Amino acid sequence: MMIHTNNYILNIKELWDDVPEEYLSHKERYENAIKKAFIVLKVLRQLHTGNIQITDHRTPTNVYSIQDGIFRNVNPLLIHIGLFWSTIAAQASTEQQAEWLQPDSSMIGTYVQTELGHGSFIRGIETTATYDSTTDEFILHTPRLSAYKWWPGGLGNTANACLVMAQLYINGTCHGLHIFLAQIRDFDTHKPLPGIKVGEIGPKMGFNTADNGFLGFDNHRIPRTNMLMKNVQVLRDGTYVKPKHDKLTYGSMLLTRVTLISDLAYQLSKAATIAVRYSAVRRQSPIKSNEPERQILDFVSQQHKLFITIASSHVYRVVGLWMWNSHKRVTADIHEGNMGQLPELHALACCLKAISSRDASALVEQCRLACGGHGYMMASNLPQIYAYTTAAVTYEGEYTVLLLQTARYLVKFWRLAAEHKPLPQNFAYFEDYIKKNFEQWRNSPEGIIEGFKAIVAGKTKAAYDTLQCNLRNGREFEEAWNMASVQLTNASEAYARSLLCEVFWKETVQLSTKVSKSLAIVLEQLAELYLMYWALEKHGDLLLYSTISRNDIEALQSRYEELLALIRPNAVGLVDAFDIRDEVLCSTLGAYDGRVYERMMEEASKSPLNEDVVNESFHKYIRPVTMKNKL
Ligand SMILES: CCCCCCCCCC/C=C\CCC/C=C/C(=O)SCCNC(=O)CCNC(=O)[C@H](O)C(C)(C)COP(=O)(O)OP(=O)(O)OC[C@H]1O[C@@H](n2cnc3c(N)ncnc32)[C@H](O)[C@@H]1OP(=O)(O)O
Ligand SMILES: Cc1cc2nc3c(=O)[nH]c(=O)nc-3n(C[C@H](O)[C@H](O)[C@H](O)COP(=O)(O)OP(=O)(O)OC[C@H]3O[C@@H](n4cnc5c(N)ncnc54)[C@H](O)[C@@H]3O)c2cc1C
Repeated sequence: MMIHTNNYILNIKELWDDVPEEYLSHKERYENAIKKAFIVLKVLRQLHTGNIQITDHRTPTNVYSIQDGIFRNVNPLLIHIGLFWSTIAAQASTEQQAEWLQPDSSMIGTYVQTELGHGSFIRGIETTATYDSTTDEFILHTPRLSAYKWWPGGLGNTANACLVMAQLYINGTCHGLHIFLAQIRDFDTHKPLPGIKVGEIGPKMGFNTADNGFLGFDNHRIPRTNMLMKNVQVLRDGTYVKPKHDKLTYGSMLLTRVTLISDLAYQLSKAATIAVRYSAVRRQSPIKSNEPERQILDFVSQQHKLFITIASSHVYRVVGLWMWNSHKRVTADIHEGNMGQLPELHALACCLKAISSRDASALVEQCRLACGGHGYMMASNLPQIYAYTTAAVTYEGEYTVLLLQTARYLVKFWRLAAEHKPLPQNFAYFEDYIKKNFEQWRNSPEGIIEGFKAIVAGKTKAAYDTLQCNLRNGREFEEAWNMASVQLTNASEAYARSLLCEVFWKETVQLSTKVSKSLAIVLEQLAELYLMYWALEKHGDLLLYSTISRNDIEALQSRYEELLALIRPNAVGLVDAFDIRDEVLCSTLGAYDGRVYERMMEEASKSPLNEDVVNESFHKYIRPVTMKNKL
């Protein structure tokens, strides 16, 4: 059968709710979501096997983005599709993949790493996998309460299998963290297998359809061949064959951090679409007292809140793709046995994941606030987008912890620079900074990029000097590092911002040569706006570390305000160009037709509190108090 994926999925009635999901109980929400998740999975399987074929492009992306509308929250199979399959594909041997990656597999899986006691510091994970050479099995065990797995999406009720991160023990020697495939529920009855204690962790700020779960093992046995063995092996006699790089086991986190950047770009484009369209419909107060009320989008302060969101969505789209391509390149190298580029990719993924999630959640919240009171309605969909986005600051590597990973990388290069050793080209500016080869400030995108590099150098130097000072004062390295950690994270954040500015500007300039002149102008305005916005936000740092002057900052401010005015006529067009369907946006404020007030009233009429003219609570609780003395 030939289908157009959008139309096909939009026409599956069971996927679309009559009652908004906010009115459902925790349990009903999950049951509703799981019903839809399996309809979507069936479509994905049919696409995979070729039973249905598509007439439109970008199918997985289409299905992925339509999901936002279908679930309004999260697909409970997100981790099954996004992490379970991809980890097997990346880390299982060819034979294991042939056995486990069947499109009609009975396995519904999840990725089980975090424990009650340990999330960030994964070396502290306490679940053990002990090899028993007499039976050729691993024994999975949860030694104490803090070792219970806690958080994995889909673990609570949906999954019947999982990839478990556990400490591998062979003959009493611990070989560190490894990944094991474990069945946890019977495929037919779905009852937990003997030795498995599994359940759901309860309501959260968002992600409430994802049945995040807990899991404990009581000496649960799995075959030896269930350890993921592409990069590392345990042989029948218990011989341990080391991986080529001991962090290959962490590969799924690296990949998810990379894909998240693009996902966050998409969340930003949804928030921007809602807030900009609403701001074009909403009128509030005249600008001059004798004029009619103006669209709130005409207030320059409103443009300041919203246009940076549009620009940031483009930034993360561009940088997400750039990182995706880097990941592909580095993975191909690793395949050939060359691990040389892995540390750089890890350092970039850490700081970009941290900053993209932090920016995205701050900007989504800014969009919500920019919609005034109506942005606080669930029907605006902005609270849900915020709850979804802010979770990304924590999961898949907590913000500060990831920035500190990138700081390790920066400090290594600063040390080389300080010792006058050769540096790679992309860190040559460290040497310039040490030699005080400062460029004369230029009020241009290129000048701002240079200025941001000076901030990275200056902040890395400050952190490094503090670290050295702590060491000289007799602190051990880890303690000295901890004492310098505020400055280290600042350096890392600055590094991420300089990368974002440089990659976005360069890619935009390149893209501009391939599109129409009028489009190129708008794209460059957006890119310039992004750079100016952050130069102004960070003008204190620029004053500290670059050659910028007060006059330059005033000139930047004027240019920034000019850009807001230039972008204003295209603002609605720019968000329309994100091309997000109403069914996906799920927002009374952001629909394409601009019927904001009508839609708000239609949505309010769905409230169960409006079902009866007089709610029975009146008779039960209100009347006995208010009418008591009047009878
Ligand atoms: C159609 C489908 C489309 C799908 C689209 C998908 C969109 C995505 C949407 C997803 C939405 C929701 C998903 C939610 C799912 C959430 C899942 C999770 O949260 S899973 C759990 C994640 N947990 C973490 O991220 C834990 C964070 N902690 C760590 O990563 C580590 O502990 C770390 C890095 C902080 C430190 O590790 P460790 O202590 O073991 O390291 P050491 O100190 O010993 O050594 C550090 C050394 O190793 C290098 N290193 C660390 N990690 C890596 C890596 N991954 N790769 C390469 N190198 C690594 C590090 O640089 C150090 O090197 P050195 O030279 O010594 O400096
Ligand atoms: C919605 C959601 C979905 C999730 N899904 C999954 C999943 O599918 N599978 C899974 O395995 N896990 C999952 N997780 C767990 C997630 O990966 C962890 O919560 C995350 O890695 C952070 O770890 P933590 O909770 O232990 O925080 P902690 O590490 O305890 O952090 C608490 C605070 O301590 C600080 N801190 C910790 N260590 C350091 C340090 N070394 N230096 C400085 N500061 C530090 C942090 O900055 C933070 O401020 C999910 C979490 C959420 C919220």
